[in-house]
Amino acid sequence: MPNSKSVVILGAGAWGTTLAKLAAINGNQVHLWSRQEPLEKILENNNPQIILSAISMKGVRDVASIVQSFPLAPQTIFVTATKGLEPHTTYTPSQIWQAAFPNHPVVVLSGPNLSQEIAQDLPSATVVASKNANAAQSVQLVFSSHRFRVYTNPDPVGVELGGTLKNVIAIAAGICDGLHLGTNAKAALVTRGLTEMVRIGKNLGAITETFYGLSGLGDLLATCNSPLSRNYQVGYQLANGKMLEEVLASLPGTAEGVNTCRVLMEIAKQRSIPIPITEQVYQLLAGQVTPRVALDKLMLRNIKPEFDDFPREQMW
Ligand SMILES: NC(=O)C1=CN([C@@H]2O[C@H](COP(=O)(O)OP(=O)(O)OC[C@H]3O[C@@H](n4cnc5c(N)ncnc54)[C@H](O)[C@@H]3O)[C@@H](O)[C@H]2O)C=CC1
Ligand SMILES: O=C(CO)COP(=O)(O)O
Repeated sequence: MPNSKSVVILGAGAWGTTLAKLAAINGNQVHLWSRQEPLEKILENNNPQIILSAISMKGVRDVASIVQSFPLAPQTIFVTATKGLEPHTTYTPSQIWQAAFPNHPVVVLSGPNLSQEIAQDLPSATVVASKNANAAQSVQLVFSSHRFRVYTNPDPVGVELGGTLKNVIAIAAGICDGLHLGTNAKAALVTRGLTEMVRIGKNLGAITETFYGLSGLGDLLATCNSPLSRNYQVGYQLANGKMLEEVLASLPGTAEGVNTCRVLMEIAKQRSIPIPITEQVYQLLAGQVTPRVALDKLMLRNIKPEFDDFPREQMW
């Protein structure tokens, strides 16, 4: 194929394996790395034009520093598909990759992408976001197919935070369904969850509109409504009386929302951002409240206007 690229995918978990298949069906030369193999052979023998990381958050910094020890062509594009935040530094995965490779373009890939559905060849859409438009377009071509529609976006922070923050709301949605609180409650939770995501995102430099797109609202709807979501499963099973350790041990893969929730609480405290839903999820994960008490605490907060910053001319 004339536009065929050499693509190295780091992380042979559920998402890395699925993304490798998507790139391969377009005729790209794809090399999937799992941590059981030496990385050296794959990076040195294949001269990658694109390196995509689908490593879970806890491994991103270590893997980025291993990759740093190999010579790469200056135009090699890094793509990050991880949805998490680093404890203590509060860095996003793309910030870690960009700091490790300051002269390389970094692209964020995120959207409503439950990997099991994509692996079954069901249709899906995603977003590739970067400050470097050419890099985003190259990645768009690598993954676009009749089953996977890829949009570009110039707001990598917003796209990355959408995919990351919705995981916490998905835990709350699982709790809501596990307690059988009904459709009204779920709609209220997801909508107020989106408000919370926008509030944090704006504070961290994201563009508000991005949260109303595929990587924000889109991913929120997918993850809050599907038992395939590991984050949703965490909430659902906690609501059914299981212990967190027990739930995490039985999950197929990583539920990033558990750690993300802790990091978000640090960010919210430092920056005085009100995030009541995240706070209740945090207390529940820490064993400080039961699901029913968390619900009451949310419902009985001080009553207030719906929007923080309604346009002045529209106010009473
Ligand atoms: N599965 C899905 O539907 C989707 C997952 N994601 C995100 O992609 C990331 C990975 O998710 P999954 O593939 O589902 O998880 P997974 O648990 O199936 O795979 C995680 C991968 O990371 C690797 N890894 C973890 N720590 C490592 C370390 N210290 N060094 C080297 N490798 C390490 C594991 O070996 C494994 O290959 C997560 O951040 C997740 O939120 C994003 C979109 C969809
Ligand atoms: O991010 C995802 C779908 O877009 C996957 O969700 P989970 O990590 O909750 O399974």
